[in-house]
Amino acid sequence: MSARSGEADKPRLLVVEDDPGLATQLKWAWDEFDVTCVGDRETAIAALRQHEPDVVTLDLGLPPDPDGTREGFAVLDAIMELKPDTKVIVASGHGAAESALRAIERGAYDFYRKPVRIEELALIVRRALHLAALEGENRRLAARVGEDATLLGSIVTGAPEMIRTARTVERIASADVSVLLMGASGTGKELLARGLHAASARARAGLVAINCAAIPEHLLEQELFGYEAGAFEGAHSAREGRIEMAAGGTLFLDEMGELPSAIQARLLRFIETRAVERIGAATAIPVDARLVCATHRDLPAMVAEGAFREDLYFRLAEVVVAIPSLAERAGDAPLLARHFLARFAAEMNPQIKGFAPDALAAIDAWHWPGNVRELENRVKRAVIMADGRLVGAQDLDLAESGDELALALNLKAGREQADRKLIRQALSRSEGNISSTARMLGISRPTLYDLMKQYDLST
Ligand SMILES: Nc1ncnc2c1ncn2[C@@H]1O[C@H](COP(=O)(O)OP(=O)(O)OP(=O)(O)O)[C@@H](O)[C@H]1O
Repeated sequence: MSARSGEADKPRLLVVEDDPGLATQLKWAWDEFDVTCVGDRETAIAALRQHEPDVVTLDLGLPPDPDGTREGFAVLDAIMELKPDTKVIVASGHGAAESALRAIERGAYDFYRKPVRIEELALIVRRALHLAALEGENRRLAARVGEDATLLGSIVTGAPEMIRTARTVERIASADVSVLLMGASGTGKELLARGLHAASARARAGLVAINCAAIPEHLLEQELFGYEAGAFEGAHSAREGRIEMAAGGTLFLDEMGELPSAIQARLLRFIETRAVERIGAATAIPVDARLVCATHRDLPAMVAEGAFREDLYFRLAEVVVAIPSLAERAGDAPLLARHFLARFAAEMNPQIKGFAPDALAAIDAWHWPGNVRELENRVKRAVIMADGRLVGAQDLDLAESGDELALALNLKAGREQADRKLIRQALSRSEGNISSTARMLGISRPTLYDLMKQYDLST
């Protein structure tokens, strides 16, 4: 193997440092990285274009302004413009905490104080590389899912749990069975129902949706079954119901658990006879519609309690698909957040280029009780509200008060927390496989074992 191809396997690091002595020292000390050193703005930008490093260490004081920060910030801005996913670690001189924070606001990933302690800086660089590797993996998974039109078109996911769910829905789409989608609010039940319909033989006819919880009981009955003229006061002319509208296609009944018992009986009759009786009608009209239902309630438990008809449940639930919550889908929250950010930025605020590191950390840490819908809403609001180029944790309304203080006072604990989290994520992503976890994190297997022992983590 040539020296060059050996380098190609190492993570790429760009060191922007105008002190040639220090640059050489870093290059020698960091054999584990493929290091390129440059000393001014112009060559830094050229090197960025040429090598596309994942991580850059940047001294803010560069010639011709070595005692100021002008040149350094110009390099940072250029990097954020050209390749905003680059992790930039900024070096600030004595008493320059303010410029370090400014750099973070403008998209830098982290900062360190000069004079440089090589081992300490190496730790920050390694962590930045882990994060870049995870993000790259997320992007690759997203691209693969995106290319693969068979994953129901619009489902964005990189998590094995959700990929399995989408594949199940895809497989049952062509069988003309009734499907019950069970999952918490905002997990994507309607999106899956639409994907199922689009992948089925009924795609040419329409999908007719109705939310059983959103309509009062007497109106729900009219909406579903329709009525004849004169059926009740105010029924001047006949009207077809949603069931009839779904003829040849799919009827999607959302919030099925909220269906009142009188309507449960009427719906059962429709399923058994495959014919719908409009309110006030003497005869029934044959209708061929496939039923897809969704609920966030525990329907089997409701059946056991007598709150939902058992015979109807078995008719509706020929196949039951459980949808994992967002918190159960490892790595999906940042992936979906990026997806929504790209969409909303293009639509509403094109100057937004991405998330600040604190936003990504907060997205990862949040438990998402409202699932994908909550994530979508928070990102949308943040894109509208953010006035810089990056969306921060504050914009997402996820910033914890006192966070900055905790970081400033206890950097060591913060780093350990970040390590634990990244390792746990990578482990779950690779389903506990140590070799691929180590590869994903850019560290050796023994290093991973050591870290797992140190942090008391298991597969
Ligand atoms: N995997 C996903 N990829 C992309 N967008 C998604 C995904 N899951 C959900 N969404 C989006 O999130 C929002 C909520 O999804 P959806 O309405 O399908 O959820 P739901 O489970 O039916 O919610 P509810 O129970 O509250 O009606 C929608 O705008 C949907 O497009």
